[in-house]
Amino acid sequence: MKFFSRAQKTGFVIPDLSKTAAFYEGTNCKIMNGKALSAQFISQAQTLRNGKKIPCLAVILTGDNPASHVYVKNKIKIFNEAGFESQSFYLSSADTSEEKIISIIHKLNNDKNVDGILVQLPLPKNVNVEKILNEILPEKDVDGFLAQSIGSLATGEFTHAIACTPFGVLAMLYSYGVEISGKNAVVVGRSNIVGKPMSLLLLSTDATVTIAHSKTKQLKEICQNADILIAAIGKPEFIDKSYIKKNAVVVDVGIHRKENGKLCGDVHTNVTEVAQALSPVPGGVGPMTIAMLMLNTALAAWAKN
Ligand SMILES: Nc1nc(=O)c2c([nH]1)NC[C@@H]1CN(c3ccc(C(=O)N[C@@H](CCC(=O)O)C(=O)O)cc3)C=[N+]21
Repeated sequence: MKFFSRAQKTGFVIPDLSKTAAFYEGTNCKIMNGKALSAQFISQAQTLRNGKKIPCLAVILTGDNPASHVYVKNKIKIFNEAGFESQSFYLSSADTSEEKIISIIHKLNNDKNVDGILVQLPLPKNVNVEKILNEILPEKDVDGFLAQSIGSLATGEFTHAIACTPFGVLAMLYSYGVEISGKNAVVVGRSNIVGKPMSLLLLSTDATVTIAHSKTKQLKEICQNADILIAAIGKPEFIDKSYIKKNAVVVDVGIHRKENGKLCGDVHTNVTEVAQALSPVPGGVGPMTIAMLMLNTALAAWAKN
C-alpha cells in the first residue's frame, strides 16, 4: 500500500468498511459508500490536527460555471468541518486573464500560511491551463496535477500529492477489501486528472491495467474482461450491465445533471444485477475527491519532504 505511506506516516488510516457494507436492494451488489468513508477521513483529520499547524487551502475560482461554484462551496464546507482553513479568490469572466491568475498564484506561493493552492477547472477559454498550473509550487499542488506530482506517481516514489479523484477511488477499493493485485483493471478515460493517474495507481498496486478511450475499438468486449472497471467517459449512464463481467467491481467517476435535476454518473444502475460492488453517483467518488483534497492539504502542511 505504498501509495498511502505518506498519509500513514502522518497518522491517517484507511478504515475497514468491508464488514459493514450495505447492499443494493434485491441484489448481491455492495454499495461502496464514499460519503461514509469521506466522513471517517474528516473525523481523522479533526483529531490529527491537534497541536499542529492548521492546514490552509487557497482556491481560485474563475467565471460563472454553476457546477464549479457548487463544488467549491462543498470543498470549503468540508474544510470547515475538519477545522481546516480555506481562502477563496473569485475572478469574474470579464476579470479573468492569465496575468491576473498568475499574480494571485505567486502571492499564494510566497504566503507561508497557505499550504495548498487549487485552481478550479475548467478555466475560461482565453487562458492556457498548463501555463497557469505550472506556476504553482510543486509542494503546494494539492490537486496532484503538476508534472512533478504525476511523475512521483509514475515512478512509484509517492513524494508528492496524488490526484484527488484516483486517490479517493483507491482508498475506497482498499476500504471495501477489494483485491487489486493480479486483477484486470479497465480504466475508461485517459484525462490527465482522472484516467492517467488512475491507471498509474492501479498499476502500482499490481493490477493488469487497460486504458480505454473514445478511439478504442471493441470497448464493450474490453470492459467485459474487467474485474475492476473505472468509468470516466463523460457519457450519462453509458455503461450498463451488458458491459459488466459477473462479480466485477464498478467505480463510477462520471457526474451529470439530468433534465429532472437529479445527478447521475457514467454507469447505469442495472449493473447492480451483475456486479459485486458499485461506487454510485452521487455519494461515491465525489465526496472521496474532497476528502483526499483535505488529506493532501494536511500532508502539504505536516509531511514536508
Ligand atoms: N482543480 C480542480 N480540482 C478538482 O478536484 C476539481 C476541479 N478542479 N474541477 C471540477 C472537478 C469535479 N470535482 C468534484 C468534487 C466533488 C464532487 C461531489 O461532491 N459530488 C457529490 C454531489 C455534489 C452535488 O450535489 O452536485 C457526489 O457525487 O455525491 C463532484 C465533483 C472536483 N473537481
